[in-house]
Amino acid sequence: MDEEQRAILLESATRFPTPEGVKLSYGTSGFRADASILSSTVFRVGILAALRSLKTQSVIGLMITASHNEVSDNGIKIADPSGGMLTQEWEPFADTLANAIDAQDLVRLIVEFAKKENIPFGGVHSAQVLLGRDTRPSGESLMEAARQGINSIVGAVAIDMGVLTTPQLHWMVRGRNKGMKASEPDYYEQLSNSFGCLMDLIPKEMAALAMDEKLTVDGANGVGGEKLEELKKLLNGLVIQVRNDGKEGGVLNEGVGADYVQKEKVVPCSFGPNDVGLRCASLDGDADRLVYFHVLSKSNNKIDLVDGDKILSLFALYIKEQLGILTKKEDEEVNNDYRVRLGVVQTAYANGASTDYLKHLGLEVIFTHTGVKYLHEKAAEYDIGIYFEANGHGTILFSEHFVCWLEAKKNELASISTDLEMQKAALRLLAVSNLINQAVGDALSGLLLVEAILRHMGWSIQKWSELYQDLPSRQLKVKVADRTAVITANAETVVVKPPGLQEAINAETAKYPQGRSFIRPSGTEDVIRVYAEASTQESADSLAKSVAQHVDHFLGFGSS
Ligand SMILES: CC(=O)N[C@H]1[C@@H](OP(=O)(O)O)O[C@H](CO)[C@@H](O)[C@@H]1O
Ligand SMILES: [Mg+2]
Repeated sequence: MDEEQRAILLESATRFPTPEGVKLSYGTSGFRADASILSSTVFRVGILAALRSLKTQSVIGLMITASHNEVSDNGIKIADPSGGMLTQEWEPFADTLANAIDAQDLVRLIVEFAKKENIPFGGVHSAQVLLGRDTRPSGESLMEAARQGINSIVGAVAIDMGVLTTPQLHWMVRGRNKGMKASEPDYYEQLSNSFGCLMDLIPKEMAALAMDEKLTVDGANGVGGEKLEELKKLLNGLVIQVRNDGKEGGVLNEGVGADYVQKEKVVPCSFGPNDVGLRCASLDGDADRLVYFHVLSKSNNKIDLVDGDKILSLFALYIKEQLGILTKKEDEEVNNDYRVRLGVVQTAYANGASTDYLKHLGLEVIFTHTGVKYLHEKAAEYDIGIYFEANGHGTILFSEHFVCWLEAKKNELASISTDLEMQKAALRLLAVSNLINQAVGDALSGLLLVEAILRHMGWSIQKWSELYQDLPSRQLKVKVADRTAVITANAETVVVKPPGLQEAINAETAKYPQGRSFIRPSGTEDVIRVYAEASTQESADSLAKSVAQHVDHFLGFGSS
């Protein structure tokens, strides 16, 4: 690093001192904390993003959001050149940078890291970082901190894309690196066009059914609502009403949004008894999660939740059906020697009934650690990899090889085969690969795919919900002295440390029919999460409670 670069870094870093006594870590989904203590972290992540761009010689993304957290929080995460999450190899360095004690320490760490990673300084190569933020009031000043971080690396350019959903930013990073058109209008155009394709390919008998065209969406008082207002103008055959769009004074994520709806299983604000029977969906604060629901009765606020597991099941069913048509053996004219690898990825939080359902469909179901970075990585190993967390974050990945095969197949079918059904199946799968965000889980593209598939199947939300019945479940959080004391194995389903705790969980679980319970330290909050499932809600509640008591006994503040 030359003297000029060093001087710029030292000078700018001095403007962003770290707050006293704060230690942050790049968790399941970047850094998150109360917004008031984040500017130095965001500034430093700006530097890191510029370094990542120099290293990869590609466009990198930086998103300022704290997703479903309360409005006073904020956060920051990096999108890698593929549009996916920052490579896990760089996470420890992100932690080290964020926690450097002062400007000198910071510069020393950067020099060390750049040497190890062979990162060229001095403006020989240029770096480009796309910046996006959600609607949080703290976003604007944090954006400025990120910009200053990026600009303190010579040759790095920050491009402010303004207010975006998280998946829009990831989509843009992926698109730019592939040399595609990747502006916000391009995003809306691609989604609405591929949705239009799928709608045009709906079987005639289904298209003739009188289906409810209206979808009512809870925008979590965040960015998703306003972006959906844009998108819906371009859609035919679907009428979207957005509530909780943040314009009527509602607070971001307060009593609204996908996280609230999924965890509490009650209607969000501004939904109620008059909505019985309506098909409703809920986005989270940065629109990368999606759940559906319908209001059950006029007399209370309970809902029937259609969560990420059921969205996954709907997608899996549809994809499997289309693949079945496309690769059926009867058509002699068409060469069918390619075995398409379809994989479904879940975490331990997936409802057991969903896993049973998917396995009964004959699908390969794989489990990974919690956090989309793990699910995404696994799904990318397949020709088509479908992943979802129960909370509604997920997407469908199509390998490049498979998309090429599909294109070729479509052309082959158009020229030699008279089988219209096979042609349509190829066209549908191609449309899905264009509709569903290939970079990261995206509530807006997921919502359009759900809508198209429901129409294809001729299903109401009630019919969809009846695919299988969720096992009753309960999630609890336990505050402990040190959550890192818990070490797990087998995709987080077994506690290895502290010794004895897993045996205690096993003994509790054995008391309940269809009982299942596990614990793990959260990567986004300072808690241990407890999950329990059993044949009745009372049993699930009671199992969760007794496991939480064991956690408290082994790890609580009294135990250290
Ligand atoms: C049980 C649960 O919902 N955990 C969430 C939550 O992670 P934790 O590590 O459990 O705090 O936030 C992550 C980021 O949004 C999300 O990927 C994950 O699924
Ligand atoms: Mg989110």
